[in-house]
Amino acid sequence: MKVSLDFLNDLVHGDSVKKLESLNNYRLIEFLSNVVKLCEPDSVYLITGRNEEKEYIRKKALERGEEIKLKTSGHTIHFDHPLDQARAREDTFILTDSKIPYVNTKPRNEGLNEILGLLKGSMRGREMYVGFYSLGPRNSPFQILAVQVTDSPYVIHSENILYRNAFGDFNNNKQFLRFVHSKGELDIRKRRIMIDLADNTVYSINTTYAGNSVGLKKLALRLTITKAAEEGWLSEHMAIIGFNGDNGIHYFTASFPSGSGKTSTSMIGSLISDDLAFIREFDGFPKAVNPEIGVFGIIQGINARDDPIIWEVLHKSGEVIFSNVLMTEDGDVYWEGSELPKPERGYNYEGKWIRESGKPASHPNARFTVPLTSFKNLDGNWDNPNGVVIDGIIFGVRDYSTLIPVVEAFSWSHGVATIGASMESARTSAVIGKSDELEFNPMAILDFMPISLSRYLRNYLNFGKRLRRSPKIFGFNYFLKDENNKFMNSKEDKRIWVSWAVKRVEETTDAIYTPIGFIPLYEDLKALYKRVLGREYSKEEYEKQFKIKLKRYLEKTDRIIGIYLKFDDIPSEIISELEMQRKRIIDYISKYGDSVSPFRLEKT
Ligand SMILES: Nc1nc2c(ncn2[C@@H]2O[C@H](COP(=O)(O)OP(=O)(O)OP(=O)(O)O)[C@@H](O)[C@H]2O)c(=O)[nH]1
Ligand SMILES: O=C([O-])CC(=O)C(=O)O
Ligand SMILES: [Mn+2]
Repeated sequence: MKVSLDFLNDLVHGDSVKKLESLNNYRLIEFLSNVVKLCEPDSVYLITGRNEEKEYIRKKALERGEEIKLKTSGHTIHFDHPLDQARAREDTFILTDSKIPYVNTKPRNEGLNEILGLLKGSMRGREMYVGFYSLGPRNSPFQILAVQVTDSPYVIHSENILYRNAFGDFNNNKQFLRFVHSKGELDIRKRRIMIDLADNTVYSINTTYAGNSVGLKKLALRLTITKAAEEGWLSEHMAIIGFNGDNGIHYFTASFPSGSGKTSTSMIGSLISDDLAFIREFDGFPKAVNPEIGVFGIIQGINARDDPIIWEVLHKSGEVIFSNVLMTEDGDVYWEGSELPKPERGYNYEGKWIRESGKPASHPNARFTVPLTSFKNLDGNWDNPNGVVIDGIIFGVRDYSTLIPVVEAFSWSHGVATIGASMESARTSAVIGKSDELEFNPMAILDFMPISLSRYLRNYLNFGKRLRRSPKIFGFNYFLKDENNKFMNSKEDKRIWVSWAVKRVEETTDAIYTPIGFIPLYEDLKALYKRVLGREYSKEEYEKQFKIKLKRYLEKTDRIIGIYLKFDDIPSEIISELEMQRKRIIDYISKYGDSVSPFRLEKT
């Protein structure tokens, strides 16, 4: 099929149209032709992978005022609209004609009409940027191609940092995911993000916050979850991290809800990914790659003592886009929780800021965008086209009251059902709305779920069955508080839970059997605290942290069973694992009461 490129000749400068033509991809030309017709840009700029193109985008971001240069070389700052500081759950819709519990949907035709209406002519008087990327390493069985169209140089600049440029890979009519974004008029009431699964296309308008606008991040996740469920692999909201054990390095994936531990956990190991993972089975082994090559991380609370690696990245020269922090008069930045003296005045996403106002200097969801290669803990396999073998999977939550710091599942299906699919976590500033409410968030991925949880979980269970040895599943909780509302653990303690999980993977230590899974022995943690953190760990600390609140666990299990019974086709294994857990907890309650000290329970 031959599609004419004439529509581009008047809009594009240089030889890019020729390059596009040489790809021989009529799908691509058709898509671009449709978008140009719809959005009516004044000119089109294609990013085919040359350095001068990346430079051009950086320059445009400054010229258009979407970024401001800071004093450190390579650093810029971007501000999002005051009402556009996080993911807009309520304005985001999966276009489908069937209603799916817990998923925000809209009938397809209605949604398309609305979004195409909003996008019509949205780029008049503006330049349209087109980026061609690869999710996952190039020359890899994991690779998924994606095209981003946007009129925001900040958005395409972010994507140039976060994703692998792959223009040349789009040859011969290859398929690709499509993302169409326009800033529109930044009329927040008309902010819409519409996910059209049928056409592998996501549209987004009247927003610039990266979680709503950078297509390849959380918008692509909706498309890849669908694709993964169809094809029998896993597309997850997970970090990928290497941890050293006595027998070498072990790779784990780690799923925590937004703002609850992925990036911070990736900094205590060898970094491959801090947010997303594609996991596929090869010869019975689960292997993972990072779809991204950069980090869009939370900045609040980053300080030199707790986060030395990120601190270094944010202070050396090199490409960094800060968003929604405070810009100071001398072209520097300041954020809350940095442990540096607060400036007198500055400029932030709301305009002029003065310390006297008592208002926070930066937004709690302020972020930094940087390439992975800036991190000194980057793992040697970060771009390995074959991925790394996964030995463990962590599902962590922000639970202030109930869940113990670490537990190991009895099996794949036990872990999938009672840990991953049972996650409940306090909401954070990464989502617009009220923070700190406990919400159901299976696999930390509910916000991105495009399909029924039944289908998603069936795929998970089946995936495990194809493995020779399934990864061990662990449940983490960094956020347990005591009766005085104080955290029971320091940020450093995550090193201990990780070290214990590595020992379990290496099968060099015993554990205690409980109705909710295996938990650490006091002696093992005591030794790890000594070795890893050089401090004593008292029996009292252990008993407080690992006391199992049986009654609360029972209530939680009942809540989760109640949720899954609402789905008509939920895999029976999910319900039976939860029912068995419920029975075990009830037995223990009749024996021990509402809670039980780990010292009363037995070694396996
Ligand atoms: N109390 C406590 N807070 C922690 C701990 N680890 C991380 N945090 C806090 O958790 C928040 C951010 O966690 P991140 O690791 O950046 O979250 P993330 O999962 O990468 O989030 P997204 O980028 O939104 O997907 C910050 O406010 C940290 O200070 C911990 O062990 N204890
Ligand atoms: O998507 C975003 O806005 C940032 C992020 O990683 C998350 O919220 O999970
Ligand atoms: Mn995330």
